[in-house]
Amino acid sequence: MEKAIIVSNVTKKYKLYHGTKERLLDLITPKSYGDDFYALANVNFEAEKGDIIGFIGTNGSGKSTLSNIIAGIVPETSGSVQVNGQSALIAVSAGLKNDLSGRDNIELKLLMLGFNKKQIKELEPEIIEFAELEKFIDQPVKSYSSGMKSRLGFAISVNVDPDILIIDEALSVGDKAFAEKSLNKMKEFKQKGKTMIFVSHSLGQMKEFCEKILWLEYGMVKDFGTVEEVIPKYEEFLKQWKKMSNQERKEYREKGIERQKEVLFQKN
Ligand SMILES: Nc1ncnc2c1ncn2[C@@H]1O[C@H](COP(=O)(O)OP(=O)(O)OP(=O)(O)O)[C@@H](O)[C@H]1O
Repeated sequence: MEKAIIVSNVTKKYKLYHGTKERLLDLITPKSYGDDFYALANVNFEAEKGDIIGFIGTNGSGKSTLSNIIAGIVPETSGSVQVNGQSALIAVSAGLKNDLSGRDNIELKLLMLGFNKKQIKELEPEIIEFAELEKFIDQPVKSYSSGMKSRLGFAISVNVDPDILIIDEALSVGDKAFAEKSLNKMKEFKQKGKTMIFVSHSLGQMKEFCEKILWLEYGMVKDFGTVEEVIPKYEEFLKQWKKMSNQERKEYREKGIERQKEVLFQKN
């Protein structure tokens, strides 16, 4: 099988500062200020060409960070990501420039993807039509609702016909009719054998659409397998999590962070 994505030992570290002073001191002095925070810790995972993989996990588990790294929007701190093909990320407002109009954003994104002027002029009407932005297309994106931004992002990304499509919560905003139209477009991509990554909190959408699931927890891979294998385990976990008291949740979190430290320590 041909590999579409190979993520090897990927770690993403953010610095958390207590205020601007600490941030500045960290920049201008040799001493290190602020706390290290690991959004991803030594993540390994591979997607075959044509795989449709859902990323699941509770809030802050690292789903968006990983999808942004695969899409090339955010750099990894260490490890490597190999992507065979052109990827496009659809997230609410991902990569959109707020001060530019919808039309200028389309042109900019296409230019950055290497399309020429003629190709851009050809694609533009299709994108505008798909986005259903009509008279708003020449207004600055900062005046758009989150649904409008998401529609624009989705319309650009699906119309550039990427080899790898990464969809981050794009279907959770906007109206039902648009979500349905988008899902149909994704099914079309599925039939064409494209590789897709789907980030969503909706397990219903995951079950309907994905074949494999990557479950992230505290920035680590908790499980990776077929939908049938992983979703029931995750549903069971959510049931337990809901039953936990605040103290139990705190202990669970502390154990998770402890595990994360072990994983990072093993690596280094
Ligand atoms: N730029 C940043 N600076 C500092 N911390 C960040 C940054 N971006 C993300 N994080 C942190 O990294 C962790 C993982 O975030 P991420 O958005 O990847 O999670 P997620 O699983 O997509 O969450 P959600 O389901 O809530 O969207 C979170 O704790 C988040 O606060």
